[in-house]
Amino acid sequence: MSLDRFYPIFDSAAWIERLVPLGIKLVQLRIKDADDQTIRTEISAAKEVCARTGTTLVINDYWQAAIDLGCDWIHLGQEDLDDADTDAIRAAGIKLGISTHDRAELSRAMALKPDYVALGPIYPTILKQMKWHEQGVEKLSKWRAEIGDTPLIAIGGMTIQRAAGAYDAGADVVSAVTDITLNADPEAQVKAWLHATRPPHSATPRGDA
Ligand SMILES: Cc1ncc(COP(=O)(O)OP(=O)(O)O)c(N)n1
Ligand SMILES: Cc1nc(C(=O)O)sc1CCOP(=O)(O)O
Ligand SMILES: [Mg+2]
Repeated sequence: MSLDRFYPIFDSAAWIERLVPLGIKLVQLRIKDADDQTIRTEISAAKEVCARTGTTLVINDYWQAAIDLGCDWIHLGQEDLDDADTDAIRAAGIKLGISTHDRAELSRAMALKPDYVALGPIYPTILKQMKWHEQGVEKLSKWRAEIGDTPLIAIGGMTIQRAAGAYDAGADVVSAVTDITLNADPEAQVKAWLHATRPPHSATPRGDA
């Protein structure tokens, strides 16, 4: 399995409808504070867009709705794991990504054989209050050395300029929220991310048929 190197996170199906068709191939729906019916409506709408565009959709937190609605991927943090039925997630054939911030969390995550591990916040984030301030890219290299082939996601304060350093340190994928959603031109910013994170197409030399 290979994940796209660019992994934006949005808080509504409307954002997904707006930006995923630009070429995003891996996306997370991360909704906070909504009722169950709203969550399910949003997941269904996001799923429809992603089916159309061939994009891998990851559902944050709402594992039961994700199972019920036939989703392929779930992301859970450490607190989410306290309440989640990971056996039911696995029995439904759903892939699981897990957040980690320190070694104890990494051990707990790896025991669940995750389909990816996220480490953050690599840089300070303005999205949410966290007890961790800034982990630094060096910690990505430590995680890389410990998790074998498990895909590693860098998250927290990531920008296009910072992405190369995260990949160089061992991240497979870079995730971003506010660098896109708070940008004055989110469409242009997504295109810039796609350009920066996709391997260049093999160019046909001019004059060749
Ligand atoms: C790719 C990715 N990494 C980390 C998180 C954070 O998950 P969690 O710690 O459960 O916090 P919330 O996002 O639920 O506030 C994530 N969502 N995605
Ligand atoms: C949702 C989330 N989880 C993090 C973690 O470290 O687990 S950091 C983060 C916020 C990422 O947003 P931005 O790209 O705007 O900094
Ligand atoms: Mg969570």
